This record gives sequence, C-alpha cells and structure tokens, in this order.
Amino acid sequence: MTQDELKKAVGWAALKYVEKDSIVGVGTGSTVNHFIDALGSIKADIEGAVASSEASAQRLKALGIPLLDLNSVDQLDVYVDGADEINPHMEMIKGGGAAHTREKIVAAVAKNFICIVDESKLVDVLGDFPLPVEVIPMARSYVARELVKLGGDPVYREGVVTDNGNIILDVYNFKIMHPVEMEKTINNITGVVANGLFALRGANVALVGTNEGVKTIEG
Ligand SMILES: O=C(CO)[C@H](O)[C@H](O)COP(=O)(O)O
Repeated sequence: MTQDELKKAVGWAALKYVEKDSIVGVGTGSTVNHFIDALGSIKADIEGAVASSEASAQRLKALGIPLLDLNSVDQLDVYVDGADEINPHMEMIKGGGAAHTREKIVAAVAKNFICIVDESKLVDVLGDFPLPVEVIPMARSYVARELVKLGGDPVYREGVVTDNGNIILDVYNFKIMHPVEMEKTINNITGVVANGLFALRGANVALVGTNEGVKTIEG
C-alpha cells in the first residue's frame, strides 16, 4: 500500500470513535483530510465539528459539516489528528503543518485524543523530525538563541505565517529523551506561543496504518 492509502485507512478507521450527535474535534493535515472525507459520509449523524485550522475548516465547510466555535463548546468527546512522530508512550511531535497551537487548544477540550498515523511515524525517541515552535514574529531571533542554548538548531520556516499571524522555527538535532520537561522548558521561553511537543497531553489511542491492516494502540 502507498503511504496515502495507509493514511486513508486510518482516517476512515477513526469513524468508529465518533459518537452519534456529537461534536467532533478535527485536526489538520493530509491524514486528517481523509478523516474529514469520512466524517462527510456521516454528517447527518453528528452535530458538527470544531476545526484546528483554517484549512480544515474550509474542507469541513465544503462537505457541508456544521462548524462550531470552540468557545461555545464545554467538552468534546474526541479529537482526531495526525502526528509527525509518535513514541510508545503516546507522546508526539506535531506542527509539520504549522497548526500545532490551535491543535493543542482543541485537544485540551477533548476527553480522548485519537492519533491517526501511518507506520512511518512510529519512533522510539522523538526528535528526528524537526520540532516546530510557533513564535511571535518580533521574538524570532531571541527565541532562536535560547533554543540554541538548549542544544537545538532552529531554522526559520520561510514564507510561513500561522493562522494566528506568527512564524515557525523548526528545531533540528534535538534528541528528546524527556518530552514533558522539554515541552515545558520551551514553552517557558518568552515569545514562544506553543511548541509541537504533545507530551503533557498525549494521545489516548493511536490508529496505525500498516500493510497488515490498521493497528490500535491504547495509552
Ligand atoms: O501536526 C500536524 C499539522 O500541524 C499534522 O498532524 C502533522 O504534520 C501530520 O501531517 P500529515 O497527516 O500530513 O502527515
């Protein structure tokens, strides 16, 4: 199977976590795009969706799925999203699509985070994928210097402006042995909006697309 076929398989498999008449938290990315297509097939059975990005919102809207503002929702049953890396502790790196800040916010409101990935995203130690950090534009150089002090090599993602009007630094060469501590440390740098580590709030379930079928890992 191609990587996109594996993504499609997990996108559709995630439907089984969607409760009737519920509001669904929806992530961002090429794997989630398959989940959005799947959600379109049951749109009459759900109340609507909360999107973690403008891109996902557009896609949901195009399929006629009602969009809700997160501020009007107390709790979501599920949040479904992809990841750039996931380790055996269900900790992730996200933000390859520059959407991780809103993804963290929507995930925070959800009881269960269902992570949908193809098997290339499974790792033992996070950090081969450069860690995305969303930064207030005027703090770019200061934050970059602080990230160098932590041992990373930050690179400005040219031409990318997040949905929140900020910039992204991708940090190379971190071997992230202690994701929770690293997530807190980077978030404490003044000027950082959010980093792409999802360790304080990891996934509850991972659906992994493999050539042998979709595997379910529970956290
Ligand atoms: O965090 C994300 C976007 O900010 C995505 O979930 C992550 O980049 C995975 O994307 P894809 O499903 O396209 O491989």
